[in-house]
Amino acid sequence: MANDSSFLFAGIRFDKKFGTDIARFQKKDTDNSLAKIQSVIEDEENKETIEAVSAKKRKRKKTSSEAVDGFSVFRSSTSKSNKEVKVDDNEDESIRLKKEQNKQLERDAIFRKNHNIHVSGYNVPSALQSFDELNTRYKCPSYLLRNLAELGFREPTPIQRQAIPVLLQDRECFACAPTGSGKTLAFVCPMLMKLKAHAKGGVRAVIICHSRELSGQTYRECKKLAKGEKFRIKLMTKSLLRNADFSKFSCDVLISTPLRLRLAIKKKKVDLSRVEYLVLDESDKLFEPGLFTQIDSIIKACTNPSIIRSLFSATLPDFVEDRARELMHDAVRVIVGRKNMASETIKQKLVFTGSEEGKLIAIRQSFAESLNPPVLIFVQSKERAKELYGELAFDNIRVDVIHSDLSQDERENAVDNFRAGKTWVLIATDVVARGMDFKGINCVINYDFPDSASAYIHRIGRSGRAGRSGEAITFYTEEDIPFLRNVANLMASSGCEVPSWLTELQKKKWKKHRPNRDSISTKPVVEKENSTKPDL
Ligand SMILES: Nc1ncnc2c1ncn2[C@@H]1O[C@H](COP(=O)(O)OP(=O)(O)OP(=O)(O)O)[C@@H](O)[C@H]1O
Repeated sequence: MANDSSFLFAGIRFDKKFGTDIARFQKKDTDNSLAKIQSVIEDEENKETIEAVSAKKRKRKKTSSEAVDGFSVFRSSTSKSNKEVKVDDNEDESIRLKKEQNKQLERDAIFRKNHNIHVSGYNVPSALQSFDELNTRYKCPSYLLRNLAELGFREPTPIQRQAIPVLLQDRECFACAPTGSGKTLAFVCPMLMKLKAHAKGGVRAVIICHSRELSGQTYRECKKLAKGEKFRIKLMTKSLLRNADFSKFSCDVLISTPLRLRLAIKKKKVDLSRVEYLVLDESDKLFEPGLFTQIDSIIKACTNPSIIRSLFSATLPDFVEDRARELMHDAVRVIVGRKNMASETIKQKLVFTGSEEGKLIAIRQSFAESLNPPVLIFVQSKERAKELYGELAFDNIRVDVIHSDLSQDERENAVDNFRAGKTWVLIATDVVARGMDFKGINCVINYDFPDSASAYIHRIGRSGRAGRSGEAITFYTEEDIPFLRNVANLMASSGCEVPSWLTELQKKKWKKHRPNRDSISTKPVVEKENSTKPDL
């Protein structure tokens, strides 16, 4: 197999200008120029606080200089009573404190700017300079620091730098950061720190993930981070749901899909009234109409008035922000980079294949010329996943398929074999488009054009994770052309070069674009019904 994964051939190829690989997690130099400080401060909502402090400071400065000019008040302490000295000392101290506070705000703003972190909310805690600060600022237990080191996490990622202190200071939080930028640790680490140690008494923390695969992955990540401390971390499996006695159920962290937890609330009367932390991962997916009723009943069941809720995703549409504002109290909004942006470490290409048949020819040709696994291929429905699998399974490449028609075991095996490198090419529906952390995917192929901007961002975000580089190729046919401009815009905003004709195309509202495509199969085609909502 060739090492080069830039294997897609005919069509248009738009490479991103890389320079050095985007070191998303790396610290940049600090520029202390006054102009930069000013512009940074203006970026922040802390501006109001800063202005208020500065105004007071100016007022005080004026007063003090007048006093000094007129009476040398601060210099001639001997001529004053003790009380006067005390008042002066207090005022001095308060000015010094304000000055220090102001300087800290400036330092915070510069640091955030250097890490592309944008915050809104009052008194937002300073971002973490390093994982050591977890200990110096928040007395992080040694097991957790040890686990971070063992996992090879040397520096916090931008979302971790900001979201961790926010949650540790008991503030609710809604956060948007690029795919693969370490959001899981950003909510698991403060949760474990706040829970401190195992304690009896119901469910203490809940993490909701939209799919079983993601729940399983998050469960394993939690276990890794909690290693060495006797937390009870549970995954809501089918068997737990069926067999557990929820009247006596107690665990520190419960990880579940919305449906299973809702069933546990309704049928098994699981008690969530003592939940102290609730995380909604992939929150925009959870707030979509299909899942919202379930999420709503979970939120309502978590009745603890001092609960800390947080929402995380790589895409944060306005309707989710609105929901978050309705739901949360005194929340901090954290955005890394820009909202709804594809990861900058992914080289993105568009390839015109003419027809459905053209896609199959193109993919076969490219695999014959060079295949650099692991490669993940997305199609728009489980029927098409089966069809493509039926075609590629006999092409002498190690290919597998994952979709919702498979049993839980089959789905797990498909994921495990792909992770272990036994499968080179995994054909998938959007069931694994979000959240799944397949390390080192070299290339994502959108065999079928994604149906929305968020689908595009999450699908291609399976590569280019944790600062690594990756590649994404999107096939398009005539039917997809009305939505090309949307992809072009996403590509441009994440740093890829896009020819001007693409950005001049008309923009069309891009949602639920799943046209009735010709069968992938080279075998005789049976006419299919027009369907806009295929099963995944
Ligand atoms: N501080 C860190 N340093 C290095 N690697 C890290 C760090 N934090 C997390 N990672 C690794 O980065 C990868 C991506 O993390 P994670 O799955 O949490 O991303 P994410 O932001 O949730 O992505 P998505 O939006 O796709 O769900 C994982 O393999 C994780 O182990």
